[in-house]
Formats: sequence, C-alpha cells, structure tokens
Amino acid sequence: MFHRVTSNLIVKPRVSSINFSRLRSAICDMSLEDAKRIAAYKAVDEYIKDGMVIGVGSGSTVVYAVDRIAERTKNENLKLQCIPTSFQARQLIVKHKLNLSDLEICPAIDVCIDGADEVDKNMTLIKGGGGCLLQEKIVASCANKMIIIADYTKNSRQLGDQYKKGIPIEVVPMAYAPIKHQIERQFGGELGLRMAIAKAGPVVTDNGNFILDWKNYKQDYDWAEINKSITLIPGVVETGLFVGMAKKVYFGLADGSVKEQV
Ligand SMILES: O=C(CO)[C@H](O)[C@H](O)COP(=O)(O)O
Repeated sequence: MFHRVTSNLIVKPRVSSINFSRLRSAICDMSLEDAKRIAAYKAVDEYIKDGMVIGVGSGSTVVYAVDRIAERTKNENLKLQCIPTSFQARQLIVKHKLNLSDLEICPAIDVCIDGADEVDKNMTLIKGGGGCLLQEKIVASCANKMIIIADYTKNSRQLGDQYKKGIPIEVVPMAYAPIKHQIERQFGGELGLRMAIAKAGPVVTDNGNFILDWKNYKQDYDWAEINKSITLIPGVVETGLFVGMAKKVYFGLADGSVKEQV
C-alpha cells in the first residue's frame, strides 16, 4: 500500500483503518443468508400445496423454508400437517403455530424439504452437520419427494470437494471406538468423535447417540455400496450419506438467482 508523504510526515490513508477481512465476511455472510432464503422460498412456492403432509428438515436454511410456509399458511389459509426431523424442526413448527404431526398419525409424507451439507453431481448428499441425520433420513424415506434447499457453497462435483467436516455417522455410544477402528481399517481415512461446544464431552443426538465424523475418505467411492457396508456394522445407527433420495435441489446463488439440479 502507498502512503501519502506530506512534508516529512507519512500520512496513512484513512482506508487503512478498515478491517477488510471483517468487512468481506460481513458481506459474504449476508449474501450467503440471501442465497439460503431465495432457494428456500422457491422450493416452498413450487412444491407446497394445500392439504399436504410435509416433512420439515433441520438446519439454518430450513428456517427460511418454515418462514415461507408460515407466511403462505396465513395468507392462503393452507391446511398442512408438518412432520419434524429434529427437536429444532419441532420448535420451528410450534413457533409458527403450524400443525405439528408425527409419523404415527401421518406415515406417508407428500414432500420433505431439507437442507444439505454437500450435494455432488449425482445428487448424493452429505447431511448431519447439525446432527439430525437419523430422523432426517427416516422422514425423507417416508416422503414421496425429498427437495433440497442450499446455498451455492454446497454445490460440489465430488463429496469432500466443498464440505471438509466429514461424513457424519450416528452410532450407539458404547460402540463408537470399535466402529471407528473398523471403518478406518476397512475404508481408510480418520473418524473423530464429535465433541460438544457448550458442554464437556461428546455431542449427544436427539436420539441419545454419538456422532463420528469421517474425514479424508477416498472421494471416488461408490457411495451406495459404502453406505450399505457401514450401516451393516453393529452399533451403526445411520450414516449422513443420502444416496438416490433427493428429487430436486435448489441452490441459491450469490447473484440472487436460483439454480435447480434434477
Ligand atoms: O443435515 C442437516 C442437519 O443435520 C442440515 O440440513 C445440514 O447441516 C445443512 O444445514 P444448513 O442449512 O444450516 O447449512
């Protein structure tokens, strides 16, 4: 950076007092939130119809979808039944005074709208960044259509290109160590027990389980096969690999448009 020289004084330009990295991150955060919102609104407007049973996913992008569902429910007097995929989703449904239901009452879901941590070119997903993968997979498996909403950072060619926190695997607590060793031995990479932030010890899921995050895996795996093999290990409850489940993905882009992947 050049400085103005006045007499013998070096005067730093005022602009040097701006913290550019904070400014950049503020701008990026804003456009990322906008990207989530436009994807969520478009998906809700295109898929949610009066009388439907809907699956409500988890995460920060789903918050916008529920905002839109609530707005449309009020304006259009929609009659919807909402099945949550997590404690968070349940709270969102209750907060917006939407009809809360469950799989016992409504075992068949019309549309499930959920977020994702990464989406590859075949629409294989990594989910579970928020630790809700088990209920998310159960609810999605009951849905006629699973619709994904995400910002542009989730759009990937191969799993692992964008999302670096690993593939979540929900496990029964007593089995986490042998499962970790078996997956590392059989498939490579490293698995780490997900630790809580505002609590000492591991994250405990809504179902009372632990989460192992699998990093440094081979990126060109056949994910359907890997998913099958891992779920067969005793103590594994579910993986965050969603293979062949998503019907359509809406990516909110930084320029304000929405890209659709089918
Ligand atoms: O799978 C999930 C939670 O278990 C979320 O859908 C995923 O983590 C995406 O979250 P966000 O919309 O906050 O990026």
